[in-house]
Amino acid sequence: MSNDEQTIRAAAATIAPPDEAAIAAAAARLNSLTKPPGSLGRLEELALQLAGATGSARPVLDRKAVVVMAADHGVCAEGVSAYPPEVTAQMVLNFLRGGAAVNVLAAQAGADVHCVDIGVNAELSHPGLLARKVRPGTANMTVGPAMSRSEAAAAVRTGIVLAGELAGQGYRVLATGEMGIGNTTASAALMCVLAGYTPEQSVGLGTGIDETRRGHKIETVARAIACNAPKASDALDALAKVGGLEIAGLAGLMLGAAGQRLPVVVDGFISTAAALVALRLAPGLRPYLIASHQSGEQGHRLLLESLGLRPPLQLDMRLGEGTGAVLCLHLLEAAVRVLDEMATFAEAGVSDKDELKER
Ligand SMILES: Cc1cc2ncn([C@H]3O[C@H](COP(=O)(O)O)[C@@H](O)[C@H]3O)c2cc1C
Ligand SMILES: O=C(O)c1cccnc1
Repeated sequence: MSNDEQTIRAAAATIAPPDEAAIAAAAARLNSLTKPPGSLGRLEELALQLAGATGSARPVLDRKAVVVMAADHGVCAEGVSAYPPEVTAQMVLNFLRGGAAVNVLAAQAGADVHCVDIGVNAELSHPGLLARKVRPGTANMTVGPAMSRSEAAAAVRTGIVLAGELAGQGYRVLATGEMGIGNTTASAALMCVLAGYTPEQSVGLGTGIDETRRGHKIETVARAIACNAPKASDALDALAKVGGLEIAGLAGLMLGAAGQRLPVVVDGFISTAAALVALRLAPGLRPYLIASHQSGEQGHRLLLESLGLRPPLQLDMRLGEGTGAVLCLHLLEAAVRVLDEMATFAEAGVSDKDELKER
């Protein structure tokens, strides 16, 4: 086994189970606050999950970041996207200048944007760019593997290392984002191989292709799988053969973050495909993953369901970049503020329901 694969195994092994004492303390506090028990619904569930992940009954999420991993896809040669592959690099520059949707929404949520070149097929240079290129884009997966197993492992490791760096910089929660023209095709292929869905169920319109082109995209995914025979029982094999570098990097980021007790907010279809890979590499990751929104990409609903993830938002968004994940940060902030700032029945002099029973 390569060094990178060993790093992945070690990262998976360091993920601690959720802190049950912190969850119990947070639950006791939630039940002492001036509201009927459970009446804040999913906000209370989020508060408990954050307590378990962070190991604190009063989690603090003062520093937030969204990590946008960017990479290109050789499968674009098959005509699977409505946009040309050059858009990947062009959008990276847009992220770095602050002009993309994720920049605007992240700023509103108080989150920093970190843009990573993990596999863009262009030479990029910018002081704000995290230059971590593993290779300049994948190969066309309909004629051979997208990348080698060692490249896939290196990309996962890149994400693990980055999570460690961000934890060291004091971030308390990470959101996932991506940019890569063609990456809904790779995500659909991973969904077929690892979650057992058909190309028809997994393939959507991505950036906005029409139904005829969707038929071609379905057939492209089927050909890629037939050509490479990826192993359903080996997530790294599937990732290498039909995945993508940004998907690999995000899977690693999730493992690395969980190892540092940082909760990770998962964005749309592509990020959820990365979560699928990451969960296969490390099932113990689950308590650290927070689904954000159900995207308009058609496979997303089934993929979320198969992973048992229930995102709180459904806004008919289908952009990626981390846009849904950063919107969800507002809800996480709301959950921790409820825990921290609401008055208890005793503090506010409000009668609790048990007191009523006693009368
Ligand atoms: C201008 C522009 C900005 C984007 N930001 C995210 N995506 C999204 O679209 C791509 C996936 O769709 P497909 O598989 O159909 O290519 C990814 O880059 C994703 O992040 C964008 C796409 C475009 C065109
Ligand atoms: O769900 C997503 O994140 C998505 C959907 C379509 C295109 N890009 C991203």
